[in-house]
Amino acid sequence: MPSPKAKNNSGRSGSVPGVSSNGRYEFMSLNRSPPPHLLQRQGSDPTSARLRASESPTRRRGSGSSNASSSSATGGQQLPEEDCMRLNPSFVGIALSSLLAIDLWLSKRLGVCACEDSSWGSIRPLMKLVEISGHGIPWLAGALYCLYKSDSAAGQEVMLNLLMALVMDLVLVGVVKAVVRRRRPSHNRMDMFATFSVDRYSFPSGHATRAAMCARFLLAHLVLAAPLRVLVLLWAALVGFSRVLLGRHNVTDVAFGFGMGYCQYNLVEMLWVSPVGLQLLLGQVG
Ligand SMILES: CC(C)=CCC/C(C)=C/CC/C(C)=C/CC/C(C)=C/COP(=O)(O)O
Repeated sequence: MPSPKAKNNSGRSGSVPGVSSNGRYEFMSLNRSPPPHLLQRQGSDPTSARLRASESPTRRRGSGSSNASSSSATGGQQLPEEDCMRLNPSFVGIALSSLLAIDLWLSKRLGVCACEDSSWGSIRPLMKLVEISGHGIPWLAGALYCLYKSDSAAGQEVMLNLLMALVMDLVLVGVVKAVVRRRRPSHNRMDMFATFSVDRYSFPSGHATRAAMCARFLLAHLVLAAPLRVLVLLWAALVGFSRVLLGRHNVTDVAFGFGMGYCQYNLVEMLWVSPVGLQLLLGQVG
């Protein structure tokens, strides 16, 4: 049975019951360090370990501090406000780690073409063709070729801007990959052709940024019939999806890549180089 003194304290300072080594209930204040035998018991309990891990540093620090300051903090009107401030970061942390856990789980489940003996390993060669269709080299080579072959000023303008957009995409993706440094999924086989050193990182998917940006570019600057426009969108979606199926990326890498590529096209429009602008630029350089 708890002592009457402990019962009174529990009403005021948030005491919690624990079971002592002799099997009797004991109460300990949330603001005081628990006795060593209870500490040991908490350490072995996964739920309490998780709860302690999600505590804010201020609360953890507070739990070891002297009782006078702790009890004054809990005594007044400040407590609810303080608790809200301490709970919010933990809530964001828990939400983020849950999203990450779902991402890893879903990506692993969807990585059905990660190798030949995976459940959908037979379509891996097809997925690798889709991969090549979104690779930087064919796009850069294609844009250069069209620029060279184009005999109208308008065509040259479009191809020049596409070329600059592709280079900008490579640079931006490289910078984000180098900053974030998220490893590729463990089930990925690193057998991609022509990669930079930053391509050992997976966030964001360079194929997804390129697919989203190029799809917007093509839809805005090429006069295409409706079925072809749908095909462009389907191609972009397939490039992104194939990254997860091949085990190259997690779902969030591709989702962020699509968003980033979409925004990159806005940047391309803002920085659009016209023939007059180009002549001015070349005049300044020359
Ligand atoms: C062929 C021409 C005109 C120029 C070549 C210039 C050159 C060296 C370009 C490099 C292109 C390149 C290696 C792009 C990397 C593409 C890639 C593998 C990205 C990774 O994509 P992810 O989806 O796995 O992140």
